[in-house]
Amino acid sequence: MILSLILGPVLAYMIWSLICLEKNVRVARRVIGVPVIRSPIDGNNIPYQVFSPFFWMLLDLLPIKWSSYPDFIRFWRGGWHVREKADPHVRLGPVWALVTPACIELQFADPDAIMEIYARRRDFVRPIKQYRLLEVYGPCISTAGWDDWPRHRKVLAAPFSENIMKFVWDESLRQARSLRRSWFVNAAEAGVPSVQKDVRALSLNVLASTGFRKSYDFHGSADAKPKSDENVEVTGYRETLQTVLDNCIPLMLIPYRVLTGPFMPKGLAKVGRAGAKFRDYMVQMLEEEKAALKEGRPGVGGIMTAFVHSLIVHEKEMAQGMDPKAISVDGKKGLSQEEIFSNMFVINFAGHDTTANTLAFCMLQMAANPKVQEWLGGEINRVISADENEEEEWDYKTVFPKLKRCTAVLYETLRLYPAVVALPKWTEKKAQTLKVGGRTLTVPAGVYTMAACMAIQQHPQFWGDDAETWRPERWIVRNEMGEEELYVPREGTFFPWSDGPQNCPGKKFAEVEAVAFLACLFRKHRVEAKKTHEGESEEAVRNRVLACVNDVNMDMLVRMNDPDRVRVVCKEVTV
Ligand code: HEM
Repeated sequence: MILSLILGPVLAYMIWSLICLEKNVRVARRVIGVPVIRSPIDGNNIPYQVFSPFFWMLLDLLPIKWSSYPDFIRFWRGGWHVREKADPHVRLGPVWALVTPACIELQFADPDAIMEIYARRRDFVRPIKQYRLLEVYGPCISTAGWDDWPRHRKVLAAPFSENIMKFVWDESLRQARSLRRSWFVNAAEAGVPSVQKDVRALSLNVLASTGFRKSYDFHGSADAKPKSDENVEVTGYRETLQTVLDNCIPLMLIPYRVLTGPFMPKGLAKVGRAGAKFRDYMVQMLEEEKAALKEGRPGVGGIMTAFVHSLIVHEKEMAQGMDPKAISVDGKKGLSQEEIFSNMFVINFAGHDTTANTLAFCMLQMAANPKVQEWLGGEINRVISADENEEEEWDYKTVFPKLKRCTAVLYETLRLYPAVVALPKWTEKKAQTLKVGGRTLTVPAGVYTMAACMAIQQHPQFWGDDAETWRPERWIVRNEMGEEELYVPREGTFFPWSDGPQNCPGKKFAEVEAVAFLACLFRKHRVEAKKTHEGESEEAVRNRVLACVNDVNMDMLVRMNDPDRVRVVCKEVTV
């Protein structure tokens, strides 16, 4: 009796899911007219998200090659983009549909269609319900509807102008110099315990300093530090932010106020307290900045100043009796305190691990490719003269634009390992037509249109037969005067920072930071992977590093499963 009470609804749910799945398949085939891959369960289904890791763990134990599973298993598993890369498009063409019982997702690897989706921003809109998790502290830029989004974007993008790039450059060099010292001196024998942790520390310090004028010295995984105790409460701004970002998934799923409530396991309660503490810090920073501006003092600058200006506008709007829920189409321009806090979280979330993971991928690829290090070192030493030994002397305006090979290394890394595998938009309430190749597709309302970033960036049609190989030299071409220039790929074939108006405002920030980091590290130093045993051949070491850097998953962002299984050693060279 109890069994049938449980099994009955489960069976009914399964039959209902199958009916919905087949209904969606019919729409994809007959209305849109594209090839279909079925996935029996929608990836956003919560019970699926809880139980699926165990299921996949069991499946991984079987001695069966992943590529030999049928499509409906392969594409059912989250993170399939990083495993399949361009293959589904090579097999099925520039557009195909991943169909689940809950939705139809059109996957595009057609440059013109992708650019059209980005350009027609009112027809193909950001599916904000998928971004609601980011509302840890309230409404933010990522969850603002199209009409209201410019109000957030105006405030957020302004401080990322060219004016702060010198600051990003100088701070990145300062941090990179300490990282280099840590790797070269303290990790000389045993190797760097965690490249990933170190580049995360560097990226967080640059962000905290540039964005929020909170300056910290670099502390690497090889540097001596006080014994940490899991039970010790985090208190400083940096540690609090680090705890918040390290635990952003529980914080996104469970409000921090609930996490700090009674009966919570110790670990989660600590995360909740960090969430609350980070809000206190934001209140304090905002109050201090407000006071400074009111007293006619200059304020700290950076994004805090922009936020305070927007808060002052908001307070005036409220004093005029404006509806706090009104959106910018009704004339509202300021940001409320909650919106500011939420956007501060988003900037930290969007700007930290994206950059840090990219640098980690970069480092391991460099360790596997000593010739690229020489090639890079050649450029750095040509651009920076032999007597400019102090990084403080490296002028952003004259040096940064000349470091084309450093930029090439960054672009090539983002080509193979973009932080976000596919950028979602959807038709929401209205059907749209869209040209793909020689055809015009009718895309019904409520259908997702994914710009398949990872697929098109590794598609042999656009990147050649070695599309899956990390080869930064592909980004360098020569102009008529024989000078090196950056290759400009066809529009819609390279967009790790997304494209169109809702692209990443931190693009230049990330470029300046990465180039400064590479220039500082590879001017007089080289990295190599530490051998696991005396007789390990160079080829075996290289294969081990490549296996590590290509063992990737999609856990909010693209990242390596276990980057610390390779230890890197940093050596000085004579140039
Ligand atoms: C290599 C580094 C980075 C990569 C690959 C990257 C990538 C992206 C992508 C793909 C988006 C669009 C997301 C979407 O539409 O779903 C985005 C948005 C965003 N990024 Fe970045 N990002 C990087 C660094 C940064 C940095 C350093 C900052 C700030 C300091 C930043 C701030 C933002 C913000 C605020 C948004 C939301 C923009 C909006 O909704 O209008 N990003 N980023």
